Amino acid sequence: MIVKAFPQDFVWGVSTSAYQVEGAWNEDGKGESIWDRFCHTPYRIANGDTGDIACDHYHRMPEDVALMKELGVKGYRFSIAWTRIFPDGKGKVNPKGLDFYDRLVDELGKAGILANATLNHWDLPQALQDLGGWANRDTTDRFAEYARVMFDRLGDRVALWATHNEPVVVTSGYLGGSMAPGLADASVAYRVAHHLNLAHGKAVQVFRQGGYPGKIGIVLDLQNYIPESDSEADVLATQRMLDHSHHLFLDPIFKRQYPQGLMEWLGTIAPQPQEGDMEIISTPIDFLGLNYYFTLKVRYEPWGGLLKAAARPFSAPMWSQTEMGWGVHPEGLTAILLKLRNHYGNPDIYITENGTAAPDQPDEHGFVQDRERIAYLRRHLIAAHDAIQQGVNLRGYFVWSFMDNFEWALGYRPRFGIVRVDYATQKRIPKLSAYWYREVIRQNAVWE
Ligand SMILES: OC[C@@H]1[C@@H](O)[C@H](O)[C@@H](O)c2nc(CNc3ccccc3)cn21
Repeated sequence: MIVKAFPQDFVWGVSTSAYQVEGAWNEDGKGESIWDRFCHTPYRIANGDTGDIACDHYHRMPEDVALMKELGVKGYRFSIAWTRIFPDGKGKVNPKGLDFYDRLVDELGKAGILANATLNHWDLPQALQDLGGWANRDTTDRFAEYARVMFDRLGDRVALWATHNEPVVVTSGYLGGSMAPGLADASVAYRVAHHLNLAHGKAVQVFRQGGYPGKIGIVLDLQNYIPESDSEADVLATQRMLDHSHHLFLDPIFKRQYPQGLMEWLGTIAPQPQEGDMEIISTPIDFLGLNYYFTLKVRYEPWGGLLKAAARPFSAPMWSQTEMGWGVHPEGLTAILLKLRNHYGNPDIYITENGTAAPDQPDEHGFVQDRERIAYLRRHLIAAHDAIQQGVNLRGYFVWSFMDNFEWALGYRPRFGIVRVDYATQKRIPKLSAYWYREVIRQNAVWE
């Protein structure tokens, strides 16, 4: 057996997001978010599921933190619901909303668990969407105001701040219609991307000017894309997919410019930075959050939408697809980590999401022997370890997810947790993977 030991201060964590776990969608003064609106719109979500109750984490947070402590977890990545703080997206702050996150970071501090807070995990206030949402440049200032309030209130106890989770998905919410706000308007999608970048930069500048402790970064959706063939058409299509999903955000932040090829491809709907925008966007950050799940094979496809590209899941030999229909390709994680080392200044990186939905057949006690999930996590940790051995500054790993939760347009069917949630009773039942992860944390190592 080969033991792969991680660096001494490596952060072993778990991840969730507000809309997917909190519930209490309209409690204690919380305002409506675009995901509340989207879920309350017929036919948008599988089975008519909503995040109205979710895992009831808003009321069960102390027990959930206690369970994290019992499992030996060292870090908790959560997101803050903007509409608990600014019910209308701006104006009056809601004290009860602030109080909840105050209690959360205090519970984490008592448990010796590092707080990793994301400001925007897709749940924009509906009141701001009614004014154009991320297509409206003013929203970047509303975001900076919200960030300042959170830094002031929690900044003394939050170790890691992320401005956005996967801004490309917000852009997709304006392209494909399957994510809130459920539009299909390419003419605004890339203005949205630019404003997300600008909002990120403005929040980082607020953080720097305020001299807060802790570190700030952004979490990006960096799946691995490889061409279906070495034909020029497939290679160029893959480049367009990478420009759209990686470089639309990586390049402004780390290189102060948009990917030229994508700008030319998009033409009049490409981002239109104003004077000074790129300097704001590229304000240096302390770390990059990487969400990695799968690899896709890309080919040129004339009918492949705006990018004329189509992608299909790729699985490494001996692996099948997951419950999400995603391929399993741990080597793709190593490839992404090395790309960041080689082309983006080898920043400090946290893997902020990695995990899998699995069949999860509970026994009569609700216990799940999720060996597929253990195999997936173990192989991706080995892939991450390989990258560290090659000089990547990987500082931590957060499993998606701590517990089963609301999986956006798919509702509650897919289960990603290392802890099972019995939604009928809200009981939490650690799966076999939770005990396996506890051992990994204890050993600070995985074994091949
Ligand atoms: O789908 C699992 C998780 C999801 O629950 C998280 O909220 C989100 O941050 C997340 N991102 C990915 C990877 N990117 C992705 C985005 C949209 C659709 C499919 C994959 C997976 N996940």
